[in-house]
Amino acid sequence: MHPKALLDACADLVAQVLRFEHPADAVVSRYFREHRSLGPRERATLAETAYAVLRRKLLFEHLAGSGSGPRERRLAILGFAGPRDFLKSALSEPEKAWLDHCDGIDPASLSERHRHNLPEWLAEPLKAQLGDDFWPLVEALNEPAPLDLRVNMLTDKREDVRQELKLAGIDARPTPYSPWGLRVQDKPALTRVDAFARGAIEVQDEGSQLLALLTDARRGQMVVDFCAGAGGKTLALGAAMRNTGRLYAFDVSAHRLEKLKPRLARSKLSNVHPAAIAHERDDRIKRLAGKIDRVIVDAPCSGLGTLRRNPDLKWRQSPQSLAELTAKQAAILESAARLLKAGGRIVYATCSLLRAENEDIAAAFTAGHPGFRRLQVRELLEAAKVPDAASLCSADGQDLRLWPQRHGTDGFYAAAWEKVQS
Ligand SMILES: C[S@@+](CC[C@H](N)C(=O)[O-])C[C@H]1O[C@@H](n2cnc3c(N)ncnc32)[C@H](O)[C@@H]1O
Repeated sequence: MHPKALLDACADLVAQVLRFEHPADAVVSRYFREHRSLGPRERATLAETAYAVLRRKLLFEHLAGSGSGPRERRLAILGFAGPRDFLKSALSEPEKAWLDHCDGIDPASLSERHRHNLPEWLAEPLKAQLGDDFWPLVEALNEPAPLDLRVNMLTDKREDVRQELKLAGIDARPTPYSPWGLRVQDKPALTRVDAFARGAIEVQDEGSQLLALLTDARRGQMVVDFCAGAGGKTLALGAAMRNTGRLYAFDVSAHRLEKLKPRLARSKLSNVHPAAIAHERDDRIKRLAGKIDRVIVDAPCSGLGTLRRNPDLKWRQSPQSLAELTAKQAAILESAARLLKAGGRIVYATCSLLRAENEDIAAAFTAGHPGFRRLQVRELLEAAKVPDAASLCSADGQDLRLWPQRHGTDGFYAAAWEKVQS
């Protein structure tokens, strides 16, 4: 494609994602469907340019205050994810001069908001929470996320799969913490790999794998994945149960549960029972009250721990949407806890970075439920033989706290309780 045409296409896509009517990945996929002739390299440039603009939106909007031409074009020039000389061959002389001027700006001279590119309602609590670690987080959120795989331990061994992938030309290393994980360099087309087709691997962030490990679902148990979605954790739990017992995969979204079906078929699991529920107080939940050994609540959340992959989330959330989410999270945890039998374990987890969705929800649950004993996540991870467990937890060892800048995973939180009385 001619550089000018590619830059025009980038500006077009940038305009579409910045409307924030739909998640950025859906907008990009739709754009590719509507422009089938685009090659793989052009697609990569388009997607990465749109994501670069979403990541550095505040800075780029500030810089785009100067220059000329349509605003989206200026933003696409600033975020263009391709060689500089290729880009410059698409620019007019004034645009080249403007880009050189922007390139020459000393980052240290920029205001804080133009350096962190976060909305204030998000930057403020993160600064308060992280102190000196705030800026490393900002850097980490601008890095691409690695591609992690979970090996299906029901059917395969991690090292065998690693060797198999190597023969297929894919370099994978064991993940540092999850005993089930492999981290892959680059972004290979996995669907063409036999290990994927036969269900030996699934794409799953290492942090997500640790949440399933923490749940410690065992052979023959009754287990509920309360917010199963497309079943990432369900599949990990089912394999940990060695395809025995009964694993309910609930979600209010039948559409998301539908996406679990092909994954389930590949996984060889037959102990999983997906069911759409109307809401967290559905009759199905009431019928199972007091009968369940393990519950995981992978709660609907702001998703801000996944900003490396979904940078649009910081612009699509607001203090108001956050308040709605925290009320929902508390209600779901409350209902899910009723499922447990005495001695059972419940894990509450999110992929949010914010205390409001994490520690605050867990503290309120503990305070309101004397029949539940808070478990030390560090001890649970150690029991699951996760290396360096203390480094994955809050200072007191109580909660799981995964951060992109510290652990290379998405941001995750988890707390766990045991039911001590019926
Ligand atoms: C973080 S996602 C789950 C991701 C999934 N566990 C996985 O590993 O792929 C949260 C899910 O909660 C579901 N959800 C929202 N409200 C719910 C409710 N009241 N009861 C159960 N699930 C709910 C959403 O539909 C969404 O699929």
